[in-house]
Amino acid sequence: MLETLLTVFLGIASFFVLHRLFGRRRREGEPPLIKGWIPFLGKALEFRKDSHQFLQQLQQKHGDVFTVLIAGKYMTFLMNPLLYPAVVKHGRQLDFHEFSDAAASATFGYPTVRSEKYPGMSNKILKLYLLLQGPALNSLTQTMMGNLQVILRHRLASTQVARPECDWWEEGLYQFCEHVMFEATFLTLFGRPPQANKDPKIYLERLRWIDTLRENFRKFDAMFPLLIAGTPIGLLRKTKSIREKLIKFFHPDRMKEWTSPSEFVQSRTELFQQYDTLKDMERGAHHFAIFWASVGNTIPACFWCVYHILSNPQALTAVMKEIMNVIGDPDVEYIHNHNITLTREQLNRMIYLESAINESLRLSSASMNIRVVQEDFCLNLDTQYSVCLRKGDIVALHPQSTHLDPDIYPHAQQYQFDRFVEDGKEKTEFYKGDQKVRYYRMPFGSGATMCPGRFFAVNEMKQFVCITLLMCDMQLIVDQQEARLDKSRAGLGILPPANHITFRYRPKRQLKGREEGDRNE
Ligand code: HEM
Repeated sequence: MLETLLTVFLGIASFFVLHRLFGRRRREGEPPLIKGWIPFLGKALEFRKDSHQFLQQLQQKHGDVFTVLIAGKYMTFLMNPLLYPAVVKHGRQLDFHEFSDAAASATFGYPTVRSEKYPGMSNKILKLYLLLQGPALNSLTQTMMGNLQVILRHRLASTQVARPECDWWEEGLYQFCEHVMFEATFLTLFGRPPQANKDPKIYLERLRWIDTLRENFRKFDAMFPLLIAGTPIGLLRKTKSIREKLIKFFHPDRMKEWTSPSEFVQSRTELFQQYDTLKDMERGAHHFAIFWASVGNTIPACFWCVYHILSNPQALTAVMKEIMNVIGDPDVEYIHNHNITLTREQLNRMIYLESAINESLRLSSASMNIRVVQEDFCLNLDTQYSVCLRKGDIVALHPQSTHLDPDIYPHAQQYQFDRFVEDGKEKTEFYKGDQKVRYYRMPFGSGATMCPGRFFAVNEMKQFVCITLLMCDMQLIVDQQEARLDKSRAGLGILPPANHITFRYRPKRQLKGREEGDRNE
C-alpha cells in the first residue's frame, strides 16, 4: 500500500517538476495564465463543488478572459457574453468536433469518426441530424405523443392495481420523470423491440427489458463525468462490462428486430452499414451514444420544469390555462379514454409553457461550450481587445455565468415562469448595461454546433408537461427541502437534483380551476 502511494506521489511530483521546467511561458497578447500546482489541485476540487462560483471569483480577480491549466490543457475562459459573437464567428479556427469526437469515442467505445478509415462519415452524420428537425419533427412529435400516453396510462393503471387502498400515490419526482421519459424517448427514436410488443396487459413482462436498460444506463451515466474527463474505462470497476451490455443492446442484429424506428435512427443504421471498416459492436456503440444524448439532459430538464411549475401556483395556473386553450377544453372522461393529439403547431403556440421550460433550463444548465484552437491566431474580441491563442489550446464559454448574471436577468436566482414572454410574444431582447446580448440563453450551445436535438427536446418537454398535467393531479409534498442542484456534474449539461423530491399524484379527477385549490387540500 505504502509502496503504491509512494509511486503515485513520485509520478505526480515528477510530472509537476517537468511541467514547471518545460511548461510554456506566457507570450505577448495571451490572457492572464492562472497556474501554480498545489493551488491547482485545490482549485480542481473547488471547480467540481461549484463551477459558477469558482469561475466568478477568477473573473473578479483576472477580468473577463483568463487561462487556466486544467488536466494538462490550457483552457481560456470567456466570461462575458458580449464577447461570444467573436468565438461563434471563428468556427473554423475554434472547432467543436475535434474535442467532441475524441471525447465521445473514448466515452462510448467507438473509433474516432474523423479517421481516414471512415471517409466522409463525419459529414454524413452531421447531415442526418436534420432528421431531428424541420418536417421530420412532425412525425417524431406524433409518435412521442402516442408513446407518452400509453406509458402514462399503463403506469396509472398498474399503480391503481398495486395500491388500490391509496387515494394519492407518493413517488420520487425525478424517478417518475426518468421512467416516463426514458421509455418514451427510446420507443420514439428506436422503435419497439419484440419484448415491447407483448400483450399490454402483461405489463410487468413489458417492463423488464426497459428496467434493465435503464438500470445499466444509470450506472454508466454515474461514471460519465469521469469518462468524459478522460479516465480510462478499465480503472472504473464494472463500468466497462456495463458499457458492453449497453452496446450489445444496440447491436445491429438486435436492432433489425425492432419495429418502426424513427427515420433518424433508420438512416443512421443504413449509414453505418455502408462502412465495412466499422464493426457491429462499434455500430452499437454509436447507437448507444445517440441514445445517451437524447435522454441524458432531457430527463433532468423535465424534472426541473415540472418541479418549478408545481412549486409556483401562478405558473401552474397559467400553463394549465394555456394547455386548455390550445386543446379546446376536453372533459376528464375524454382525457382518460382517448388519444390526445397535439400537433407541432399547437405546441408552438404554448408560449407560457415554452417560457417556463426555458426558465428552468436557464437555472439548471451548466454546460460548457468547448472549442479547440486549430492554429496560432489572435482572436479579436471587440474593437479594442484581442487575445492570442495557440494551436491545441481550448477556448471555453461558460453559459451558466450568463444565465445567472443579475445585469441580464434581474433576480437571477429566482424562477419567473414568464421571464421569456413580453406583450404576448416570446421575449428575445436582453441587455447587459446598455448593450444588447445576442447569446443570452445557451442551454443548447451556440452557433453552428448548437445541439441538433434542441427542437425535439423542447417539444418532448412540452408534451411531457401537457400529458402529465392533463392526466394526473400532481402536488409536491409539503415540508420537504427545496430541490438543490447537484453541482458535481458541472460542465456537462443539465444538472440533476442533489436531493430527493417527493410528489403525490393520482388520475385526474376534474380539469378546470382545481390546480390552485388542490395545493392546499
Ligand atoms: C434538454 C435537453 C438537451 C440539452 C440541454 C442539450 C444540450 C446540448 C449541448 C450543450 C450540446 C453541445 C453544443 C455545443 O457545444 O455547441 C449538445 C450537443 C448534441 N446534442 Fe443535445 N441537448 C439536449 C437534448 C438532445 C436530444 C434530445 C438529442 C437527440 C435526439 C441531442 C443530440 C445532440 C447531439 C447529437 C449533439 C452533438 C452534435 C454535434 O456533434 O455536432 N440532444 N446538446
